Amino acid sequence: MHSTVPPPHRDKEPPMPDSGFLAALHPPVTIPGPAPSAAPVSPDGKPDHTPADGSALQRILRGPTGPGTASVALPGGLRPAPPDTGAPASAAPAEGRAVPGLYYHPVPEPDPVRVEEVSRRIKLWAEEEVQLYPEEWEGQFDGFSVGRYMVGCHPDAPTVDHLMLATRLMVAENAVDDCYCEDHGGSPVGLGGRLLLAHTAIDPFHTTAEYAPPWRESLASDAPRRAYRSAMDYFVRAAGPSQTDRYRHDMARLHMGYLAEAAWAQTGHVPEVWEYLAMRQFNNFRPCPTITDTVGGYELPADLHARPDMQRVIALAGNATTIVNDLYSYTKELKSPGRHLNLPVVIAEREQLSDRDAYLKAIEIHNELQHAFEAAAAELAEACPLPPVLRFLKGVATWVDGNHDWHRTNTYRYSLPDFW
Ligand SMILES: CC(C)=CCC/C(C)=C(\C)COP(=O)(O)OP(=O)(O)O
Ligand SMILES: [Mg+2]
Repeated sequence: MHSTVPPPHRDKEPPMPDSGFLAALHPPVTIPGPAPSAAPVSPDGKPDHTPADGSALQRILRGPTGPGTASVALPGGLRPAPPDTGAPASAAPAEGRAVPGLYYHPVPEPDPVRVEEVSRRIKLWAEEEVQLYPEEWEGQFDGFSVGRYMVGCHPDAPTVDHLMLATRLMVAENAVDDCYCEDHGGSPVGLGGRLLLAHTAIDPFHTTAEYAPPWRESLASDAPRRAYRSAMDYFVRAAGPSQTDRYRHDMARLHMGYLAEAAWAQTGHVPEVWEYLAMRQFNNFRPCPTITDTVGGYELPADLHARPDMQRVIALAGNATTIVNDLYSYTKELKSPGRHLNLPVVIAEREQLSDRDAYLKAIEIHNELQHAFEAAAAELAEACPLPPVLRFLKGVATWVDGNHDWHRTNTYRYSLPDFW
């Protein structure tokens, strides 16, 4: 039985905020756990990118930091909604070391009450509703910590039902990646056909009476399709038509990225660095931050989403978050069978750098993308200070920070190379 999430496009818009709208976006938070073994240094000896430094534009985006600013209120409507699971709780800080020299923003520990509830519900969904995995994969499902991930990325979700929209989609997206493309039986061979048929679970096939029934049956025929269909079914009920269309478009982008990666794997081609980065703009987390408004219970109208400056902000945010994955999953991917492309590997091969220097260059590329995202978001906020635009920008920035924190703290899945 589906839980009811009110359609976000019916929600009242938040009132117009003042010019300091992004104040308190990144209140001061100290990263717990062991300190880096050496002070972060950039490869070329330039000043390090610490969470505290930044340009005027970045300061607009980040808001004030320092003593007394943690409680700076967001203007009405931008304040995160209180959790529906009782009083906000605090959790012990999680372990995990940040990549030295990475430019990122620490986040507050995700609400543990919500994390527990989302984790409970997502496991029920995976096991009872979509039969996602055989028993022997349960440890990996738990180790993925998707509840912590989504609660950290969507602190403004009004209810746990809203959080579940993002959590189901995240699990389904990873099921397709694992089972069709990568670790759990995936292969580049024949990927296009599998992906296209799975895509019809999120973007329905409209056909004749004769051919509709076998298509409908096919949607239950493997775990990735069951997961896509069910997660999308919940999402469509909560989202407006343009939000649904936006998600389908982003997923088509993602599938195109998977196909380019697979084609290169099949032929053993190592792309140039810019070509790799272009592929990774599609094989990318983009579909996750772009549902921030649906998960937040409001809607960024289609014409504002389509603006070229908004598209640039979204692309840069997606690219920064995805290179974060390349950095944290580097050692995991080195251990995987065959050559798994990621940014440090491609730089080392194409630019004839040592593994360490290539990794350090990848950090610099990430940092430039993250700074460019923040600058573009701040410019857009100034050019178009409409409430849903401001809230959406804040939601995307929060997703970027939460994504970094999940990678940093997911020591079950990721470990850093020994370069420092
Ligand atoms: C959640 C989502 C939209 C995923 C799509 C693509 C994807 C799995 C990533 C961007 C993560 O990269 P990667 O496949 O390298 O993941 P791991 O390093 O195996 O965690
Ligand atoms: Mg990776």
